[in-house]
Amino acid sequence: MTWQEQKLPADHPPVKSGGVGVLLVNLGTPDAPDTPSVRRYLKQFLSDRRVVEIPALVWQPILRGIILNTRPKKSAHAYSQVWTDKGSPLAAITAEQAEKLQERLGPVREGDVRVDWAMRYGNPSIPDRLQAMLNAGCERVLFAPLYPQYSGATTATAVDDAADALKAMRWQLSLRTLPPYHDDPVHIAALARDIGAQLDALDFAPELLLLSFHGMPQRTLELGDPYHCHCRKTARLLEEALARPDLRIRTTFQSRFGPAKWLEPATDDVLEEEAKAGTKSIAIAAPGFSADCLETLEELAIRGREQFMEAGGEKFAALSCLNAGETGMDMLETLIRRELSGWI
Ligand SMILES: C=CC1=C(C)c2cc3[nH]c(cc4nc(cc5[nH]c(cc1n2)c(C)c5CCC(=O)O)C(CCC(=O)O)=C4C)c(C)c3C=C
Ligand SMILES: [Fe+2]
Ligand SMILES: [Fe+2]
Repeated sequence: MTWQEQKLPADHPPVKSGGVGVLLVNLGTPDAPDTPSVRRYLKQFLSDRRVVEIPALVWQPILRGIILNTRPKKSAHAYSQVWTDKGSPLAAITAEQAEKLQERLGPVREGDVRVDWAMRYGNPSIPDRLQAMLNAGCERVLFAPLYPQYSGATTATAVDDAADALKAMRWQLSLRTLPPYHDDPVHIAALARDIGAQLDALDFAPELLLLSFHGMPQRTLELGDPYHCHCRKTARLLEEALARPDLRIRTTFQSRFGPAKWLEPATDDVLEEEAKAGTKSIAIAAPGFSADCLETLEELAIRGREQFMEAGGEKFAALSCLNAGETGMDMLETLIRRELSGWI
């Protein structure tokens, strides 16, 4: 739909009435853990030129001819292992974060803050939720990609999508974006508190804590993407804030995809290498993810455990992300209120 065709239903509330919106955004997920749904999702995700930086003429035949014929079945199986009665964990947790943030910012009356959530790929889409906010009277929207570390493949493509949605509006919303918060003291303190509490609640004392971040092609670092530096900085500050001199801590990168060289060291390689070198007990945290998802619940908690145990490890714990827990919500509320200053 173009802005010339944009129409509102007859029973619609007045467009724009000074309201403020907050849109929490995450990566996206399939609608169901089955092969056709995963194929649809992967087609949209992996066709994004911010995610796969290979010329379309070269990449699209590989994507359509090979990847979309093989990966969806395998990934659907992985999704089915972590799917919940509220749907995909990533979507369910993001919805809960939005609900809890709404409670903290107050009930929605005209002119008040309206909190919603959207996904960059799949549903609910960013254009759909921005239009819904406009229809509900929001003149100003804080667009909040929930990625602590910035990368072109996550933060920037979400902002691109919002900007494209604005292109279709005659009377645009005013948009602010939440900056990356990888080194924000409020974020580091929340991670240290939450991870510290989870470590203390374990029935064993791990010899090693792995901080596993989602990987990216090494080339993106060479092209100037700050993602790798942001991950390293989060890890360094978190290690300082945890202040556990007896705990060895290592940073790794997970979810390698395709034949290109990705950021190293790879989480799966390190799990195996550590077990073979005699490390018996490990805890693993994923401070690059604001919500648990396939990559933490299946890749780390299920496959990571298998890899470590099969290579000789004995005790393994996958720690949760901040999700919609009190510590995570306190942090999110602080970051969001700060960005809303002057608006509310
Ligand atoms: C947290 C930051 C993320 C970065 C950076 C990122 C880069 C990136 N990812 C792929 C390929 C895949 N990622 C997949 C899942 C996935 N990725 C992130 C986050 C980042 N990705 C999340 C939160 C998720 C989980 C989604 C969910 O539904 O729970 C997948 C899909 C699953 C699968 O088939 O394995 C792929 C594929 C690339 C190529 C990339 C490059 C920059
Ligand atoms: Fe990914
Ligand atoms: Fe993965």
